[in-house]
Amino acid sequence: MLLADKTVIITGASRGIGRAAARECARQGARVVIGHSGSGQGTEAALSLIEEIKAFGGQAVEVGGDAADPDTGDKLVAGALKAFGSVDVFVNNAGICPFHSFLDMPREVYLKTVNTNLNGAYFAVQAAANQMKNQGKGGAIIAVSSISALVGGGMQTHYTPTKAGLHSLMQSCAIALGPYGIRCNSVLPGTIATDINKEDLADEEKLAYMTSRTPLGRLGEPDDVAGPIVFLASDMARYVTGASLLVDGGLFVNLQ
Ligand SMILES: NC(=O)C1=CN([C@@H]2O[C@H](COP(=O)(O)OP(=O)(O)OC[C@H]3O[C@@H](n4cnc5c(N)ncnc54)[C@H](OP(=O)(O)O)[C@@H]3O)[C@@H](O)[C@H]2O)C=CC1
Ligand SMILES: C[C@H](O)[C@@H]1OC(=O)[C@H](O)[C@@H]1O
Repeated sequence: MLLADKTVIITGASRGIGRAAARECARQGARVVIGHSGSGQGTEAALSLIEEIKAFGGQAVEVGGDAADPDTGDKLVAGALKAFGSVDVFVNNAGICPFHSFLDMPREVYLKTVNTNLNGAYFAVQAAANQMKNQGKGGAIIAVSSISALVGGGMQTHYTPTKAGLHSLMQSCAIALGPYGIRCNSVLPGTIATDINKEDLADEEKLAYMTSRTPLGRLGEPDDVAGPIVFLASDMARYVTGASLLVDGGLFVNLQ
């Protein structure tokens, strides 16, 4: 098992990519902390994932908290220590993408997106990194960034900078934390069918367009991203830091 004896915190693990990653980490032997927003639905979804994980003999707990709150990272670390006694891997995955045009972007939508996707993430990564440093045996931090760190989106002008920011944060943290044996990498998913884009992809033309642009001929599924996250979390990636891994079915390179 690739993650035996590691404690993994994953934010936004109640649904979508985070949920698939949490399940796969647990299958690979990790003790998992399932982060979620703390809403009624988020808590319910997290509890159902704990049941799934326990059913195959895995270990998991849930911790609710707004990803935009700079204190949520400390709360997640405290939850991991209370339940499992260590933090070995931190996966920053929670995020939102409320599609909106640029010229009339409401300030509150912009600020909520940046605070949820990037500002809170900064402090959560800092909290996890300090714990790993104090433990003295290194660790792995993975940001779920996006293909959108590298390319734009006309309805995502508030969102793409947060993904570029996470990508950049992992590069700089790789330098800052390398001396402690803490590796920092990002995954850049393409278009993965989840709740975040359910409404956007309900438009059949858009769905067909995004599918046709993907060389592998289909949109991604959350499980497609789980494997790359497990790899980067594991000792198989022990000399990989400051890297970013596109997980997009070839979407990025498909110019013509
Ligand atoms: N789907 C895609 O095509 C792509 C997604 N990504 C990124 O992947 C990540 C996960 O997205 P995806 O799985 O698609 O989305 P989902 O909408 O399926 O899941 C989002 C997750 O984030 C949590 N979350 C949302 N807001 C908050 C908040 N304020 N505080 C704490 N948790 C929160 C949700 O928790 P709760 O259930 O409690 O609401 C949920 O677990 C995001 O960062 C997204 O930007 C990147 C590239 C492509
Ligand atoms: C939400 C979008 O469909 C999704 O998120 C991203 O980061 C990419 O832009 C995807 O298309």
